[in-house]
Amino acid sequence: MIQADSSAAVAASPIIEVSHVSTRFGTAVVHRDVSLSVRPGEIFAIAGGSGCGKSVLMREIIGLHRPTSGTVRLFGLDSATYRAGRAPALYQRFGVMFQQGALFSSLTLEDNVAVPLREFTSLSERLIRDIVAVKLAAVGLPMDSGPKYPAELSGGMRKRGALARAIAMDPELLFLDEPTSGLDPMSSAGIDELILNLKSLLGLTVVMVTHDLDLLWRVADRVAVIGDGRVLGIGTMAELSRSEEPGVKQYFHGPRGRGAAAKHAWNPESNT
Ligand SMILES: Nc1ncnc2c1ncn2[C@@H]1O[C@H](COP(=O)(O)OP(=O)(O)OP(=O)(O)O)[C@@H](O)[C@H]1O
Repeated sequence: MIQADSSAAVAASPIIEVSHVSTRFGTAVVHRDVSLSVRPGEIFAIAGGSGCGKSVLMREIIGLHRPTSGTVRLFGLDSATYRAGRAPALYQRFGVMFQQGALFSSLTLEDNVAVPLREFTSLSERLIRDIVAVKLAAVGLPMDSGPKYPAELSGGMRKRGALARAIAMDPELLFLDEPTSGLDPMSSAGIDELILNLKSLLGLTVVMVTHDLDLLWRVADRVAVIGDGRVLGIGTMAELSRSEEPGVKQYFHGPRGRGAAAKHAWNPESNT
């Protein structure tokens, strides 16, 4: 198994540290002793089969759910602190794009993007409008999409709108829950490119939850594969695709895994 957290590769101080986290819902065990860390500036993905606990782990990092045991630190702060609302400034340092219900259906796209600016700042309405326009442009949405309601936009445009809202406050860290789910391959490829552009333009650290293997190959710097409640492996896609860990092998060498690897020029017989 590839153990990035114990390797010398962890150079910069981590932005996120998950240490020995276990999570239970009643008698159902979701995580057993999960540890991982995310370094500033990387695109880190949490991958694994459906129901393995990817979204719950993201919710624990954000402070929306309390692990049964273990600790989570974000920007060096213990999650118990910000879960209790004792670190309000922390909420302005990260943005979140949730998988579902990302935009308020009763608000126009521009009002959706303006929500955090109106809630957390005392900027003038004129400045807020200007910032919203910049954020819509940054995610590749045309100006005339601003006055539209979510129902009038395509799935890909709604995802981009949700991303514009997540970066409205200029966060250092962006959480993306299944950023390409429900999108056709063309729109998904556009989102991949957008994530890479946002990372390089804004210097963001990105943590994403996904089981989209194409997305993982295209954008992830490192990936943690979760299965059976544990971290089965952490590493680059190329490293993981050579892993001998049975759960990781199953994930990467199934029909979808092989198809994605072939597209991204990974040769399973080669050792490189
Ligand atoms: N609030 C909750 N109460 C009880 N069980 C929960 C709760 N939230 C999540 N679970 C359970 O925890 C497990 C992990 O859920 P999670 O949403 O993290 O999976 P996932 O890996 O993100 O799956 P998917 O890829 O299908 O979205 C599931 O069995 C789910 O039913």
